[in-house]
This record gives sequence, C-alpha cells and structure tokens, in this order.
Amino acid sequence: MASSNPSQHLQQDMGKPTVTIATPTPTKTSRSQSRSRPNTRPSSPDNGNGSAISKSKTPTMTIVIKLGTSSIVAAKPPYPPRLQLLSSVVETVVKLRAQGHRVVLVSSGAIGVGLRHMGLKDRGKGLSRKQALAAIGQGQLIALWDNLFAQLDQPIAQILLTRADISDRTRYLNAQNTFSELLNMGVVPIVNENDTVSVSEIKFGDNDTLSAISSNIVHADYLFLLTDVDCMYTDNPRVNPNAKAVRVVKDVTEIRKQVSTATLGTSLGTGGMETKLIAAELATAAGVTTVVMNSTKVEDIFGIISSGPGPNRNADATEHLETGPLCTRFLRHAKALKDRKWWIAHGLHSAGTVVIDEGAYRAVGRRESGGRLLPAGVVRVEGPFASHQAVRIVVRRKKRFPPPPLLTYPESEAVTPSRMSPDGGPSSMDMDYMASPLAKTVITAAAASIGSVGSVGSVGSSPDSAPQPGTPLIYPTLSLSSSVASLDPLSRTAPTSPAMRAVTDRLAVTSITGELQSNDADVGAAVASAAAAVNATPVEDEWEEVEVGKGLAQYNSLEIERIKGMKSRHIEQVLGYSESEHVVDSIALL
Ligand SMILES: N[C@@H](CCC(=O)OP(=O)(O)O)C(=O)O
Repeated sequence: MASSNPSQHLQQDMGKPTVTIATPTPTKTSRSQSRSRPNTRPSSPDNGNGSAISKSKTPTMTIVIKLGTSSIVAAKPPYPPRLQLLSSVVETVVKLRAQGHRVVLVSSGAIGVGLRHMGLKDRGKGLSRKQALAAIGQGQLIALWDNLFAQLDQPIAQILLTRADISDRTRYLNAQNTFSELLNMGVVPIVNENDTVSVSEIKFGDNDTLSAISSNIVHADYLFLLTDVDCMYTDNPRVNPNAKAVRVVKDVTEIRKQVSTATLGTSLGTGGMETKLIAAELATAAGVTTVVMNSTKVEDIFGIISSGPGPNRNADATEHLETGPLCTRFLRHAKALKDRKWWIAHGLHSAGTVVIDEGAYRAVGRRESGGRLLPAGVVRVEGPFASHQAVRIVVRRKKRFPPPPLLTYPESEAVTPSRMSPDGGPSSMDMDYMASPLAKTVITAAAASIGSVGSVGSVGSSPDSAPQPGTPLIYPTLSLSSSVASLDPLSRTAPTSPAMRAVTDRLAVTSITGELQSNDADVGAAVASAAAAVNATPVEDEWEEVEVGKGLAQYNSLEIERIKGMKSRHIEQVLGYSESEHVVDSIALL
C-alpha cells in the first residue's frame, strides 16, 4: 500500500526474532567463492535492530535480485512508489545479508520516479526525453532505497552501467573489481542502466538483461527476477484460467516455444516475459540458477534457496523443486561457461561473421582444438572487422529433417514431455498437467509450432489451429536463442537470400584469384580448390546457417576472406605475413 509508512513496516517485522546469524562461517566453500578471487565474508553480523541471531543451514551464496518498474512504482499516474513492497524487499535483503549471503539489487524505476517527480503522465516519445526523466528519477530512486536500507543500517552503493562498459574488457574487469570490493565491505550494490549516456545502439534495453550480466560479473549463485506474476505459464493466466504454471526449466531454448510470453510488460517498463527468458538463458549459461517469482512474495526467496540447488548441491540432488513456493526455476547449466568465454559470447558486440563448414564446427568443439579455427574451415566472411574484434561463428550445414518415421499418438495415450524431445530423452519441462486432455492439445499444438521456424507464442491460445490427436509431431530444428541477436544491436545480419550469397561468394572468388601475386603452384592450387569449394555450393534450399558461438578474429575480414579454405601454411604466402595459424581464437560455443 502506497500509504503505509515504510519504516513502521520495517520495524514491525524486523522486531520479530525470526532470523539470523552472528558470524557467518560457511562450512564449505561456496561456488561463488571458488569461482572468484579471494574475498572476505560480509562484514555485517547484526541486522541493526538487535534481533536474535540463529545459524542458517543454507550455505552462503551470492544473490542478485532484480525489480522491474512495475514493482517500484504504481502502474498509474501519479506513479507513487510501492513502499510496502519495497520495504519487504529491503527486509529480505537485510535478512539474507545477515545469513551471510552477498546481495546485489538491480533496480529499474528511474523513469517512473522521474515522471512522478515532474508530475507527468507519460514518458513520451524520443530517447532524450526518457534519458532526461531517468536522470531526474535516478537520484530520487537511489535516495528512496538509501532511506529504506538506512532504517536497518544497511549501506548501499549505486552502480550505473552501459553496454559499452561491458564490451570493453578492461572496464568489465574494473566493474567486477568494484562489485567485489563492495560485497566484501558488506554493502548492497544497487544497479541500473546509465540511461543518460545509453543510446539505442549501446543499450541493454531492459534491466532483465542487465541483471543477467550483473549476475555473471559477480559470479552469482542465484538471480531472482521479481515481477507481477507468480511464475511463467503456458498461457496468459489473466485471460486463460486453464493456463498452467511451469515450475522447473532445464532448457530455456526448448521452453521458449512452449510458454506464453504475453503475461507481462507494463506501460513504463521495457521488459516482459520474453526478456526474462533471454535473461534466464544468459544467466543459466553462466552457471546462475534463475528464478521468476512474484515481487509481492519476496520473502519466498528463503524457501526457494533452501530447497533448491546451491553451491554444494546440484539440481539432481534436490527434491521438491515442483513444490514449495510458486515460482519458475531455470536450472543452471551443469557446464557453465568460464567467465572469459561467457564474456566473449555474451558481453561483446560482434563486428562481423565467419561462416564455417560442419567439419570445422566439429573440430572447434573438440577440447584439443583449444577453441581455435583454421582457415581451411572457413566458408564465408562478413565484415568489415579488424583483427582482435569479436566475430560471430556461424555453421553452414545441411538442413536437419525430422527423423523418419514421424510418430503419431493415439487419443488414448497421454502425451509426455519426453516425446517432445528430439533425441527421445527427457524433456526439460516438468509440469504436472501433462496427462490431461487439455495438455494433449496444448502439447501437440506446441510441437506443431516448433516445426515452423521462429514460431514462439502463446501455446493453446488459438485452439482452432491446434492439430488433433493423431497429428504427426514435428521435431524442432535446433536453433540458437534470440539472446545473441538481442544483445548484439550493432551486429550485421547475414545475407539470407540465395542470390545475395551467390553474388558475395562469386565476388570473394574473384577477389582471391585477382589479387594473388604468388607464382607458387601449391598456393595456386590451394586457391583454385578453395574457389572450387565455394562454387560447388549445393542447392541453397538444402542448407541452413546457424549461429553457434563467438570468438576473437586473429586477422581482419579482408585477410580471412583471402585465406579462407586454405591450409595454414599458405597464410604467409598469400598475406605476406603470418600472425597465427588460426583465423579465430578463443571461440566460445553456445
Ligand atoms: N533503466 C530504466 C528502464 C529499464 C526498464 O524499463 O526496465 P524494466 O522495468 O525492468 O522493464 C529505468 O530505470 O527507468
């Protein structure tokens, strides 16, 4: 309630001796500690109100909590701050801190608070207007947080980031050091985008993505995306009473096609369920368990972390993930990308694209390759880019068709998640409604929608188009997430039309043969065979190009264009020098 007194609210609840801890001395090393540089324990043994302290059984963790605009201010003018909710967040954070956890808050709301301060009804159009409102509101917002946290003697710090801060490795590491120092000092960093200097090309765009990036910077164990619904659903629960909760997700790519992304998005915020999926994809790849939950039930965090995976416990070892507080848990990847690889894959803008063949893709995936690409595997280059810039790695391969025979399911047979998995393995989705007649229709419709490229949507929202039981299931083609594209606003789109590709390929061949000065027959043969390989491109319709990762170019785009398809020993003869036998290094496969 906007009218409630925040300090009263804090005092009342914090007066109960519910929590916590004197000296947080974890029995085992937490994942966050083992991944990051040495750090001291949080320095706040007391929560400031003298309440009794008891030892937590949950190992200490690093926890990022993100609040969207809808949780910070009311949905309608004059956009008063949601003081009761914010107070609950403050209490929860302080309790987590007292249990020994390190906590980072990612707080949207600068524009909303700015609107209130200026007595405006809407943020209008135009970037500069929003930037001005954010500049007005950010000071007010951080003052509000400081006020609330000060009631419990919890120091905070403001961190404003832009995309450019993340793209530059030195700035990224500096940000990491600052976070680390703050957390070691027992401070709660409060992060927002630095809207004043963020132009559209270098914007995170939404704070869900920013929170995922912050989670990687601090090597978080958990990312909580607080929002205005309890969890993700198979359809919009506000419209469809039969919408089912999705409790556990093991594979974001797969679930993307099966849940509704139409459940969120307010007039002030820029995020929504889609951006939460992207954030979950980014964070889980970095080894961060990600939870979508209702901001009005923030205290559920305690139950969620105590029953979920943690530093010393994998998801397999946890029971009751489907029970307990209602939320959607995206389980962290068992093999999280190392910090630098994650940074290359998700933190950097791609300046161009290197298209490789399937053999090269397989080779790069092998451990002994060291994530480096030889020129022989390069099919095409899209630039311009300089050496040492990040490039997208795209594999050109024969299209995958569904394995015959297509399966059909009789009406009487319950459709189970495992049947939706292309490899016959267990599905990532764990929903208890799978056996219901509704589920059969929903799942069959979902499977059909998976078959059409890019069809993401509200499953079950258009029953007319849902295939009837007995309709063949169409297997999904593996495709990379949209996260890369959304994180990479400066990147170029690969030419998709066959005619376009034919032209660029032919130009590339002309350029090689035209510029080659060497009389070396061996090099001539290499060039001819590279050219022949390009010309021998089979029927375009049978081929597809799929983004599989990112890496750092070792030569510029023109140079790679000239040595593509060749053996490494020809690099020096063609270019006149050889910096490396590899054309792309530090490849992070997604
Ligand atoms: N950074 C801006 C807006 C970011 C934003 O809209 O995020 P969200 O409300 O999480 O979708 C602000 O503080 O108002």
